[in-house]
Amino acid sequence: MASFRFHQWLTCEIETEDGTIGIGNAALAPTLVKQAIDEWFAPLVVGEDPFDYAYLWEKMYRRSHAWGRKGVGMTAISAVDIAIWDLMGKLVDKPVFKLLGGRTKEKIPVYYSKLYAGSVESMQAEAEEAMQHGYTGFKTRFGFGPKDGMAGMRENLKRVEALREVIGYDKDLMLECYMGWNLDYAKRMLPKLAKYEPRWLEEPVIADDVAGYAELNAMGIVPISGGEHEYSVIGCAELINRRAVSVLQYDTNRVGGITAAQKINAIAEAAQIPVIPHAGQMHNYHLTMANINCPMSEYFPVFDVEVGNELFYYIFEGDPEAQDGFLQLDDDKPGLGITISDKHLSNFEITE
Ligand SMILES: O=C(O)C(=O)C[C@@H](O)CO
Ligand SMILES: [Mg+2]
Repeated sequence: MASFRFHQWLTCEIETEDGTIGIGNAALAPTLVKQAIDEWFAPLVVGEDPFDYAYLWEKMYRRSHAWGRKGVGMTAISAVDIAIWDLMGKLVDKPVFKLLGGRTKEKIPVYYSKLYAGSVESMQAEAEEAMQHGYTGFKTRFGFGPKDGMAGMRENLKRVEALREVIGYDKDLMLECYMGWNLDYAKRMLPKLAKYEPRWLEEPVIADDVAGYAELNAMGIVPISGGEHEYSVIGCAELINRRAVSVLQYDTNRVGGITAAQKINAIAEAAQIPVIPHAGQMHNYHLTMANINCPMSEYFPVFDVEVGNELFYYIFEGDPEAQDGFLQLDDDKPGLGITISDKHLSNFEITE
């Protein structure tokens, strides 16, 4: 996998005759997704009733099925569907989570998600700093994989051990591979990682290797998580039914929007597989709030733009900041509760 960067974002607006505007978004391949929406999906939904959202989802899904079931097509459907749900919330003056299942948590527990691979000292310092903010879960990224051989394995293990030295063993430590390993390497690493009691090992293999996921998860050494690069209800149902993951992590702005995510939540709950959506962003927080089977949220701390996960904070206003390891949603903010910010517009090259 090349280096990980998200430095573009798509926003999608749907306006009703009375001037109410619903806002959707997508982070994957924004320029391609924009073209798909402008040329293919917008004409399918303009003039329709947003409250017919299940029909509209199926219409977009079936009219693009030949090319859009995964990747750019489903990401475009996700952005449009999120805008529809934001719109519906605004039209009935309710937050989206109140349309899904309501408040299942007094506040949402979050895990700190950054700790990109760097020097042992820098990662320990970052973890120390994060600890001061009350987080009880921490996700780190591996920096070494199959091409780095045994020496790379040692470097990976050294950093996991160093983080455990800082956070101890009473807090969750999640390990992120971002599809950078393969089945052979992951099978060799799992027994070496076990003693550090990871909460999960994330995306150890490429998204298409569902058999590999299932084999690693069946080893029962470390819970395997994934799903942020899976698309549609049926795509996620396969991960669930094949027990390919112990934690499902779809991203609502990829998997098919809120309409698809809520159906997936029901299937995951029936299988008793927890759902912890990828990305600390509003479209995911509402699903976590509304579902008992979503125990916590990922949280990208607010930082200067580096990798791009944090870009959301510079595009939108309204995303809650974590306090002492929790975040809160507002019962009185209709829709998703975010607006497009004009604070940083000059830093962006806008394509309408
Ligand atoms: O946050 C995650 O789970 C991601 O996969 C995105 C990126 O941070 C790479 O780790
Ligand atoms: Mg991930």
